[in-house]
Amino acid sequence: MTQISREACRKLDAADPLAPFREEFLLPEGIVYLDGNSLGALPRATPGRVADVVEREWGRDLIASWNKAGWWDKPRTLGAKVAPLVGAAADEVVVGDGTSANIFKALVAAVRLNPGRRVLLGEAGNFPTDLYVTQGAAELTGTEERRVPAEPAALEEALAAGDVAVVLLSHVDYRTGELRDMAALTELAHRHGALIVWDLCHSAGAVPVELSACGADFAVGCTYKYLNGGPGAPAFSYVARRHHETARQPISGWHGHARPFDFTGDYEPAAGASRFLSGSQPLVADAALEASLDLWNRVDLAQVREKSLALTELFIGITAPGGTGPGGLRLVTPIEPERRGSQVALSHPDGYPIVQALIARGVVGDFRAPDVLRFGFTPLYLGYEEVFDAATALVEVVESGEWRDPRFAEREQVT
Ligand SMILES: Cc1ncc(COP(=O)(O)O)c(C=O)c1O
Ligand SMILES: Nc1c(O)cccc1C(=O)C[C@H](N)C(=O)O
Repeated sequence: MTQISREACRKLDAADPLAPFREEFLLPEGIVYLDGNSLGALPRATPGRVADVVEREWGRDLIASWNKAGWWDKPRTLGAKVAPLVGAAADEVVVGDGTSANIFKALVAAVRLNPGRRVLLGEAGNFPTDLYVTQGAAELTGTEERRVPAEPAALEEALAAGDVAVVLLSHVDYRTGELRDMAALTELAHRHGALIVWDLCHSAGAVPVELSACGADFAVGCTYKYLNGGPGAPAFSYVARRHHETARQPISGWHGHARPFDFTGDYEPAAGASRFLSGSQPLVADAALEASLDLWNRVDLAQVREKSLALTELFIGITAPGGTGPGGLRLVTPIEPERRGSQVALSHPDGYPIVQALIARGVVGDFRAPDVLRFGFTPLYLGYEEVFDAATALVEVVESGEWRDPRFAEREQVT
């Protein structure tokens, strides 16, 4: 991994085709924000859009907005805007509810589509909500939860038993930033008769995603990280078209009904991905998400990937060239670009105070127990020169020992 100079970074910024997007975000002065993999930055258009929904659509037009402002169809219109970002057709994605709830729906739907098989296979080390929701889904469906490392050999061994109904995997690992081969792992699951659910929380807006081309069955993702939808923004569900007539999710509410305004007594699922909806959605939060998706729909994802790899490479080249860095920093994220999401994870036994000392210098990353320093790279609002400066600051913090100041050891509830 080669190191480049600050001067070379400045030239890269000047030639960067994504640089104009920076102006479309509101970021405080004087910080380098490397936490967009946890909470994405605020698009400049969002406050105005939210104010319009509150003041005009709600305040003035009141209930007429369900039709006039397209509120009723918002899960589908937003789904159609997410679809091109994840390689899906417009009618295969709906936006609604949260990631955890949607994972639950997808898992139960998959179990029901694969009767006779009694194992929900997950990955050891996945984000805890995926693990907890899988446990809940297994309890409820009378199936069994099993976990293995997300490696092809371990997955294949577990799948070969022939009893796996569904596999749940994260496309990009939240802690290590490892990018998984969606096409190969989907094919592996299918070859063994299992369905697959992909968690796209750390890949939607971070890397190009090709759900349809890979043959995925279901996918779920949040929109508040790389997609800049805002804190707690609604999540999305992808339902492959071949499951549109048969998938049955467990939270059979009226927004997922075939004819909700018939107000009949029995549930009949809607056609298509709409059957994954349940109840009313947060329209104010939807407005914030729509503002960011309108921005994202103007973005070339190939350019995002190219710049993301260049930024992560630049950061690794300064902090842990060859896999190790100053003062015991070690690279956790795969060094091979094709196995890397848009994040760099480094480990250090004193990771927590190091991250705090770095934040005090204006470089915002985060820490994940037990020893991982995480840095997310968001090509729409980060430049090469500031990433160079952030990486240099990390090296200085580690080498100077300034993180040993006792105030950096004080733990916050949310980190
Ligand atoms: C892989 C993954 N899945 C799910 C979630 C979150 O689920 P929810 O949006 O329901 O809080 C996160 C992050 O919070 C995550 O990193
Ligand atoms: N969703 C979060 C929240 O509600 C509170 C605090 C953090 C989050 C996160 O998104 C964490 C994130 N998924 C992670 O990868 O660690």
